[in-house]
Amino acid sequence: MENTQWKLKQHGRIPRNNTIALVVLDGWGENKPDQYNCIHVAETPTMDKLKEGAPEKWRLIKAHGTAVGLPSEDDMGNSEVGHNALGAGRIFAQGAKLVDIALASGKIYDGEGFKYIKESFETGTLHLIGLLSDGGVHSRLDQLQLLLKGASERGAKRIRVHILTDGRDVLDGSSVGFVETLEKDLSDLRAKGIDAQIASGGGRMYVTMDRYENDWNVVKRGWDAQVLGEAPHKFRNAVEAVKKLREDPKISDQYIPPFVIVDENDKAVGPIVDGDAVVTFNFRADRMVMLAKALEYEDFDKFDRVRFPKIRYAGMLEYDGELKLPSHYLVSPPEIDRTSGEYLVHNGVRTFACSETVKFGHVTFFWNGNRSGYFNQELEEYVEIPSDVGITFNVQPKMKAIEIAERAKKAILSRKFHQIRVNIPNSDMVGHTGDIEATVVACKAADEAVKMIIDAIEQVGGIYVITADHGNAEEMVKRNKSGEPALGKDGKIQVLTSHTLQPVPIAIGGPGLPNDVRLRSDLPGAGLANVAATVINLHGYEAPADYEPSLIEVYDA
Ligand SMILES: O=C(O)[C@H](O)COP(=O)(O)O
Ligand SMILES: [Mn+2]
Ligand SMILES: [Mn+2]
Repeated sequence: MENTQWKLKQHGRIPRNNTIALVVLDGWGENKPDQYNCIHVAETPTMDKLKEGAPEKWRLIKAHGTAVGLPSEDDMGNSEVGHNALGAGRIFAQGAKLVDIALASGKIYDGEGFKYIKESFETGTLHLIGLLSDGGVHSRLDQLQLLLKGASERGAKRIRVHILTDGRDVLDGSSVGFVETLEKDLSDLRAKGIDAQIASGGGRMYVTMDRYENDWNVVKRGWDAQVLGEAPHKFRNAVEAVKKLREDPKISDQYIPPFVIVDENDKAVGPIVDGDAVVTFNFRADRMVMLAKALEYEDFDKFDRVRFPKIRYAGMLEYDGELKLPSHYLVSPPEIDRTSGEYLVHNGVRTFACSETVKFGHVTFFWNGNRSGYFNQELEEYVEIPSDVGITFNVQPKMKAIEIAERAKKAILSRKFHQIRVNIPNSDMVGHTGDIEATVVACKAADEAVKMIIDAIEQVGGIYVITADHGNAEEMVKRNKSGEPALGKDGKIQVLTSHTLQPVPIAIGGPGLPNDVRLRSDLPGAGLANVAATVINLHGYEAPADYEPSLIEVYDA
């Protein structure tokens, strides 16, 4: 930005050059203590001790709904909006909301992206690929429904939907209902003379929606079904497919194997071919970037695409502002500018960021406003620890927490960096599996990682800031209105695999924290966006004037 005053004013009362560890516990919310709160059940002495510092050194902040730019207070937080807010220090209307607005006003159809794909409607098929649920984290069913209606009213004559079943942002087993709803909509379209069908499907974690290049096989499985029309399972309709494949007790919605829908001659009904249009209807970037690359890049060596159809492709949003990927999109993404990371490099603050693959982009890409790469490689180092591949994380609930903490410790002790920023993934990634016992182990491992980092900070006389991006492991059961566990049709509790609406803790401390610094007692509505100004202050600078207010104050002792 041309006129940005990058130089930050020095904070009058807090010195510069502190070593600050900034830890984001992924999916770690605050909730009442009971057996479904895995954080409570787990041994977490480090986090428990931090809480004892309340309210001067520990408080809760909002991590869901409008506090992080989501459409409503019913929207649970997620990593994208959470890390965006943490890094950018302001609240931006997020993808979910921007798409709602564009659909409601009809502006989505006047944009460059829609005009571009529309050119294929006369002779080609419109393919819609994305996550089929109302989770509101990556996509929303009602947005898909509006898009189907809007496209068909504007000339799409042949439509194929390639579904990815959820069970991660919504209850496991809910996929059947979503597919039934979509089938009904498509049959209504058929009654109007539009040739509309589901063409392929698969569970989001096994088909297509990998992230940060952890496992290209996931994308390949999707490619084979969506583009080539090939899959190990063939069905005549998608409701039957999902029901049948779920009969295997090992298969959950997230992991449904790839299937294609075939006609009476056993031929796939909707491979993607030259001249077609494709829209990936997820608004969230991380789990669409890999498919976007496969659909768009001429040069591509991640797997053998066999065929690379000449298509008109648009994303629901632009997924990566730096890579300009995809080149065409239906809705412009939030313009998250002037993030704290960018300010800090302009002021000579040296940063180290680290997580394992599945969360690496959270503390880099999302943190920096959905921007890949460094601001200034001289001053920043980003380290990715390879995640385990091909397993569900309840099998290895400790994940790479200790390795991440080791790297952070090394970075802290090296005294080369002012900010050491990490994401500890366990409570989130294992919480999503719905395995309560494994999630308890995960929370314990995360707590141990925090301890290692705090110990290192003690050694160098630094400061720590421990927080989280949204809830998950603190609530592992769906509840009825009176707060009791809700029972499913089978009389069993319904395990909650998704995030929650709960607030998250923030704790500050360490020998470098000046004695006269404490958390303010006002700002009851504060959320994740207030963390950036807090951290900038702890680095010894005033935060930019338009950042959400800092959570700390210096008082006269
Ligand atoms: O993508 C996922 O894994 C979930 O939909 C959301 O989890 P995250 O927001 O913590 O990444
Ligand atoms: Mn998260
Ligand atoms: Mn999550």
